[in-house]
Amino acid sequence: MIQYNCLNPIAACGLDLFTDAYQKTDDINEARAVLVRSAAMHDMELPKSLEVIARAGAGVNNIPLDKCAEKGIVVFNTPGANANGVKELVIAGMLLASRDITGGIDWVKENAADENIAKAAEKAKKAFAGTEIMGKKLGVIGLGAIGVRVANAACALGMEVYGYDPYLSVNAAWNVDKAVKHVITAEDIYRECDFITIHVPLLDTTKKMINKEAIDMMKDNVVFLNFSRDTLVDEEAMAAALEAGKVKKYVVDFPTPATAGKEGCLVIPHLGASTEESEDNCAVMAVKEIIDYIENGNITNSVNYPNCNMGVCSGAARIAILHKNVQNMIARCTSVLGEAGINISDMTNKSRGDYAYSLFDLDASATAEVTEKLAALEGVLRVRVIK
Ligand SMILES: NC(=O)C1=CN([C@@H]2O[C@H](COP(=O)(O)OP(=O)(O)OC[C@H]3O[C@@H](n4cnc5c(N)ncnc54)[C@H](O)[C@@H]3O)[C@@H](O)[C@H]2O)C=CC1
Ligand SMILES: O=C(O)C(=O)COP(=O)(O)O
Repeated sequence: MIQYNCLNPIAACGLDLFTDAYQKTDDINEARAVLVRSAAMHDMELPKSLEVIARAGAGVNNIPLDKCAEKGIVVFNTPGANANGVKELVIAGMLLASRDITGGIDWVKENAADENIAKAAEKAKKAFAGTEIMGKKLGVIGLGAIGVRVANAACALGMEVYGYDPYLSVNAAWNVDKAVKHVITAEDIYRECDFITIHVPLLDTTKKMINKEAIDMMKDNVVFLNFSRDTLVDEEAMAAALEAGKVKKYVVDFPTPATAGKEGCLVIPHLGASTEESEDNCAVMAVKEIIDYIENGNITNSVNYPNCNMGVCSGAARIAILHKNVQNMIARCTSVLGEAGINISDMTNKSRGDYAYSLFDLDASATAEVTEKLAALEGVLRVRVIK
């Protein structure tokens, strides 16, 4: 039985893809695979049995990627699988920041017992009036799966959209609406836009990128939307800007003591990806990634190891070797196989940063003695017998 553990609830339509060869366990210490959403994994002990972690979602800042790579644990995410869910909430966020919809709804609740509520509403409504988003300038920082969708939807709503992404992928360039103005510095966004939305991963290089200096460059009365991660924004600087009336609204999907209940903050309890569709898409993609990795050794959408695909093994045997990206690794591995008299019928080697991955299809099964020799080679982090 291949045991898997879920650190967060994962949609059933994904888990249903596991065959009878797989079994859910509540004990991570016996799991070969882990499925996770936002559970914090940095301080967790990772058992020796663990070979693969799939993040049913996009952000992987809750997972210790390097520690996993070092232990020969491949980490996957599910690119784009929840992007539409987030896009729709960002559009809602812009509307909520432009018109006092929640204030108006609260007023109706407070006055529910009033028999003359219809008449009273016509008098009260001027307190909740707002502005429209059509014709306003929206700046999108980060044109990945979510940013491109937000930019395109905003164009369709009649906004003038500016996009900034120094690492824009070819795929995003193909997909983004041609009406989006391509800007080459974030400053152009800060200086020009009425609404700014950020869709970048949380990395050491992006942490607190929205600081006092950035906010000072923004137009007065700007609306800032953050559906990516709380710590991308210096919350102290944002609070000061809200108090000074520089920022009109800060719409954020991550409650913290600094923003929850604060005047000018519209705080949502991390609901961006909490739709049936996004949860299903993420679960299905995550489970398929795990199955292909466990059963075939193929890697698709990893965030700490290179992608690698040799299809289904049609030969006698397949082994996977996770190793450091250093010279002479392949030669040392192939000489162990050669000395054991095992012919290699096919092989692939891929690298990513400090780590590399090799798949070998063999004409005969590797014995325990051979796999132990491979595992003992300096720089080898894990050896898996796939078939
Ligand atoms: N609120 C929620 O429930 C959700 C939040 N997220 C957050 O949104 C983030 C983005 O998600 P996706 O669009 O799916 O990821 P993605 O990987 O498709 O896009 C990220 C984009 O940011 C760009 N980028 C990286 N550094 C940048 C920088 N310094 N300046 C400008 N652009 C930069 C990349 O080139 C890439 O195009 C995730 O990392 C996650 O933190 C994602 C899904 C749900
Ligand atoms: O995919 C992401 O990065 C998200 O932030 C979604 O998180 P969740 O799966 O809703 O805990």
